[in-house]
Amino acid sequence: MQLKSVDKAFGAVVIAKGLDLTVQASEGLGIIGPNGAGKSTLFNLITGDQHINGGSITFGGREVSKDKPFKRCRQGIGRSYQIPHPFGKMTVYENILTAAVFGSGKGEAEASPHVIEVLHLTGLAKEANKPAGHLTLLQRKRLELARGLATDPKLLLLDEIAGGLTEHEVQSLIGTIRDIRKTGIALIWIEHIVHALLATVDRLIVLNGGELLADGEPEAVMKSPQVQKIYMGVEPA
Ligand SMILES: Nc1ncnc2c1ncn2[C@@H]1O[C@H](COP(=O)(O)OP(=O)(O)OP(=O)(O)O)[C@@H](O)[C@H]1O
Repeated sequence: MQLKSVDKAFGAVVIAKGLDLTVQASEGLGIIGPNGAGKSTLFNLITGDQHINGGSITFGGREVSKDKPFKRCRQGIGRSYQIPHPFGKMTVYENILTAAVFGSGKGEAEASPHVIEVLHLTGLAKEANKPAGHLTLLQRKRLELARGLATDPKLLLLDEIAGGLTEHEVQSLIGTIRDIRKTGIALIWIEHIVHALLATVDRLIVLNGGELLADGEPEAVMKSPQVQKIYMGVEPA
């Protein structure tokens, strides 16, 4: 996936200014940045939920900038949302099946083996027949992961999926996300819980004011004085 010279602004609020970003197949990329930096909007631009003002987005070597969200999804861009909205009265299985059918265009019978795989990969097998509205927060986060995976993505975008969890639950989710990475899916994960990213991704970027403030090996990025100052409010000694 490649963003080339991407521009996006809402009036005076600059989300991206000539932004270049490439994510390789199977790569794990973390994104941090202050509240309102435009991280979720960046996901919306990649998925087509919102449009870029300039530049281009390519995926699998093909420009997708003008493609509708369902088309990008079927090409292999899957996502989770910051605020999960599962179908509360439908079971976990039915929620995942719905995403699988939408994402692949397959019929229910054909999609169901993949749904079973996803249930196991996301640790939801025992909850398969529970209504989604009865899940714990961690299980809802797992369902959000599962709905993204059900669309059979080559690239999965996770938007603050660990937010609101206890430390013990975050560790459990990290284990699952590491397992997902082992399947070869590329990952972009926006997260304020930095240690979860450090345990999971190969590369970290810091987005601020529409530009990349830092881009590199996660530990090194977190130690850079510029990042400590702008992101964590720490003045250099
Ligand atoms: N549709 C929209 N119209 C106008 N302004 C918007 C729209 N969507 C987002 N914004 C503004 O763009 C800025 C970036 O929002 P965004 O949600 O992408 O930030 P974020 O980095 O994901 O923040 P957080 O870390 O708090 O989730 C914010 O100032 C927000 O109010």
